[in-house]
Amino acid sequence: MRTILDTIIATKRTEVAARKASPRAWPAPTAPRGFKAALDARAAAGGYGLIAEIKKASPSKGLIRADFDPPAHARAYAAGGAACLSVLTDHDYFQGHEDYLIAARAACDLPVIRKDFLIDPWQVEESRAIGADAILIIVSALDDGQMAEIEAAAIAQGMDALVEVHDAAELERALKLKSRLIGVNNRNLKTFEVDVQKTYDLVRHAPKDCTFVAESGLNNRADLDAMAEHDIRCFLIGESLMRQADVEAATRALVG
Ligand SMILES: O=C(O)c1ccccc1NCC(=O)[C@H](O)[C@H](O)COP(=O)(O)O
Repeated sequence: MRTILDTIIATKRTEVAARKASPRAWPAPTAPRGFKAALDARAAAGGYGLIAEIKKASPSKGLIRADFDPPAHARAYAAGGAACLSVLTDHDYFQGHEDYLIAARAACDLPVIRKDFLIDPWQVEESRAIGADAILIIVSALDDGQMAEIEAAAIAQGMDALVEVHDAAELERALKLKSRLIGVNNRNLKTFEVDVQKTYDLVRHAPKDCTFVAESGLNNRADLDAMAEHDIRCFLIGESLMRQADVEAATRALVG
């Protein structure tokens, strides 16, 4: 059965072919900001490493934020205590855009991950060109060879790679890569089902030298405190923050 992830990846292939055929010129980015280092520093200091996501809409929820303002959200996240930003750049399914990442990164000093569906190392170069400090490798969307190529391109650009898994088999494949930044997406990208138990199940299998990020379905400080009891101190949160009227106060309530 064809899943939403299959559909997104098929669309992405067409999109990437068109973009490669007529690439856009971007303003020169500043040097990469250390994405994993920013998370590790917060965790080492006994705090929480929050990757705060700038997310206008999603396939599962439709429009999330009508008064969408990437630079304002970036400033609010930084002032509230986020360690890093995540910016959705996929046009067709998330109403994202590369310009949102450029504007968000220019508005603060935080490292930024480009949240998109990478299927081709060319997209890593494009990600750096728009200023991204890190890229996402979705294990369920790629074979081992594709993952290694995309990771090598990120390393060549001086970027970090967040390697995203959803089950033990994917974690095993992720650990063949060099990156020691592993995200457990509690959302099944094929069904949209969210289960935070995924993080608890998989953290037990992760080597101690990994920075482990719990992603999706996290709503409040109690959710993060419960994870911290299992030594999980880094989080990627989008929807629950983007739905708040006062994004800065909501961020501070999570990690302040
Ligand atoms: O969010 C979705 O509906 C979605 C659907 C298909 C593929 C990916 C999707 N989301 C990407 C993400 O992983 C989340 O944006 C991120 O982890 C934040 O999740 P949340 O805090 O639940 O918004």
